[in-house]
Amino acid sequence: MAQQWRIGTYLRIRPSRKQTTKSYALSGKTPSTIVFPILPASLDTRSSLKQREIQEFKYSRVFDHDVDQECVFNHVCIDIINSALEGYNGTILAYGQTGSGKTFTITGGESYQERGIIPRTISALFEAFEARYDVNYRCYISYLEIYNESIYDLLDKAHLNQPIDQWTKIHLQLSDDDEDDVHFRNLGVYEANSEEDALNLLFLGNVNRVTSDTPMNMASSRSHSIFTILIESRRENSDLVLHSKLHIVDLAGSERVYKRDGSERMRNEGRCINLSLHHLEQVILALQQRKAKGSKPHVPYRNSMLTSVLRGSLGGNCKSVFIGTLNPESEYVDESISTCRFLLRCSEVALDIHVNQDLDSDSQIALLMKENNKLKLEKAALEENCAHQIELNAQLQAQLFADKSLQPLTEIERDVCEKLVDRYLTAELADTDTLKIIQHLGMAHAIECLRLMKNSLIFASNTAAEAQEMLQIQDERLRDLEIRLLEQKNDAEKLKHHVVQLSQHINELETQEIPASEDEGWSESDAESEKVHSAESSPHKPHASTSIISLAPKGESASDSIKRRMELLKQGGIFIKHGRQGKPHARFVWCSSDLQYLSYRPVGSQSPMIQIPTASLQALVCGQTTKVFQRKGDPLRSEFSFSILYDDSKRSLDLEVDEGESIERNRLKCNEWMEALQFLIKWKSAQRNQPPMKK
Ligand SMILES: Nc1ncnc2c1ncn2[C@@H]1O[C@H](COP(=O)(O)OP(=O)(O)OP(=O)(O)O)[C@@H](O)[C@H]1O
Repeated sequence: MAQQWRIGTYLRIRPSRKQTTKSYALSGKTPSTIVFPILPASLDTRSSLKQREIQEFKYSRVFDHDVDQECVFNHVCIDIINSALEGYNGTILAYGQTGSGKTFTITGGESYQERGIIPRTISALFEAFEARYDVNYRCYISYLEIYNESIYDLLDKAHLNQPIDQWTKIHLQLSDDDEDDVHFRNLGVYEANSEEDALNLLFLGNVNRVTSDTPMNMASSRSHSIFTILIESRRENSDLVLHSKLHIVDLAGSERVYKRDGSERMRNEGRCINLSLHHLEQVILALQQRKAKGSKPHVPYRNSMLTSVLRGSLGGNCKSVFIGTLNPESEYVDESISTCRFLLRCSEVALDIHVNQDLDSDSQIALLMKENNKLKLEKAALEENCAHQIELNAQLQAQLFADKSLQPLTEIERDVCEKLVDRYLTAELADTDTLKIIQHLGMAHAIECLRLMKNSLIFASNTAAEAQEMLQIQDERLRDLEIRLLEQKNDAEKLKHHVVQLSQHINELETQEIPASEDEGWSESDAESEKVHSAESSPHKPHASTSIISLAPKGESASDSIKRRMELLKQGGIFIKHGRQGKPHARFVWCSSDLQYLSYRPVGSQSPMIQIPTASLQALVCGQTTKVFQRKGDPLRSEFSFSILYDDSKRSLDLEVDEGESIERNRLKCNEWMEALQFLIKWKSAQRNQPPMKK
């Protein structure tokens, strides 16, 4: 339960260094009031600063110059120490002009009797730890100083032989709303198991502390120091652990040194000290107003490092006592009055205090586990509830969509769906974007989109089936073409073989001896005699067998002449073919490339109509003399007609040249063909009469 605590204020006057008139008077048996009378003008060494009226201040107790350390300690500290042992935070702070005895009061003088508050507190605590055998105590110590607005660890042994500018700075962490929540991130905290341990730590810190010679003090503290004792206690068979912090603070003294001294470093130190003390006054003023008005005005703790560090002691959960120290000499009366005024303001600050107690760690763990189990159960219940809510939500949404889907879509809405599906299928829209849009549009649109997708799928699968079918047909065609190509290749091979054979025959013929009689074969002399004979006889008279004009170019060899004639036969030509029945028809007549067949076919057709083996050809007859010609023949065309007799002359192929009006062209063609055919017939007849060749 919280109690109120007014900051305790004490005044201590140090012994005078010189035989001067003292500036004050005390009243009461155990004095608690100090009075500053009006000083005579002769003592007014610093004129304007001197008070022009009587000043009187009342405190818990005023210790005159002859009061020893033990008395001060007993009056000021015992209650705070006992409270710390019971779990209350406490602060003992010395404030005053430089050289007024702060360090003497807090740390002590040179002799054992002059021991200050810190060593006496340590002794008292360890005595109490010993005496209270039913309570387990643990004690931890830290010691810091604030120098030029930076915090340093006085217990860091690494600092012993180093200048302060190479020391590691301590980082301070403050919470905005809790005045007691002050943490030092890298400050060393050491456990002291005995009075000796604790005194050694104090000694180490004092060695490290920054002091300088000043005109007022040969070993003036240039920093604010805070010696902190953390006490942890637990009564036997109890789950409760008490924690308390006891701060013992030695402030640097307010002064005018920096105005007098030429050293830059000291001026800077003085400026920082005075500024931080000024902010301390501002904080006390704000706290005083807070009490007076009952309101909660802003307290400017953060304006200086000193007030930031001490804010728990000034406005938090702490039993704080302040000792103001005075120089007794009249020349310092202004500083003394100033100290008294500050102390008076402090006495009006009230703090809410309470015991700091916690469960021990085992009990805390047990408690936390219990809490944890409870939270787990709550979580499971919440999850169940959440699942139920999700289900409900899903049902509601389904209902909502169902309602939406009942409304038929308009033409424009269907158009929107069509475009959306198009864009989705052409990958213009990402999956997630499409889903978002559909979600936004509602269930009716979603159904329409699904329908459109289904249609697209059916169309795509039909198209694929058709394409498959077409592929199969193409495959079959390809296979047919391959078969035909193979056949044609075989035909080509056969033809090639025949050509080779024919060429061999021709070569053989060319190398054969010329037959003696006309009936036995064909010769160049035959050709020559034919030319002469033809020239002598009438060109118009129908003539059996050889009565034609040779059209061989002059100087042409016999073999060239034969080749040319055979080529003519192979190339073929169009004739009017007369038959035993029907009208004469135009027919294409030609010899096969191996000269084995004489064929004809209708003009424009590819396949032969009739094939006559050339081995069966008997004779060639000029003009229209056969029975076939007599049936539908034209005597005027007789000159351009001829008949090929075959099958032992029982049959004939009756052809009429039809090269238009030109007599010359008709005659030329007729003669060329007759000459070629005559040679073919003679050659075939020679082959027939030849004995078979030995292989
Ligand atoms: N009550 C006292 N009895 C005997 N000597 C004292 C007393 N108070 C102070 N002194 C002596 O006065 C000198 C200055 O005192 P001290 O260093 O404690 O002053 P201070 O207020 O801490 O000064 P600063 O602010 O400069 O550190 C020291 O030599 C100290 O021993």
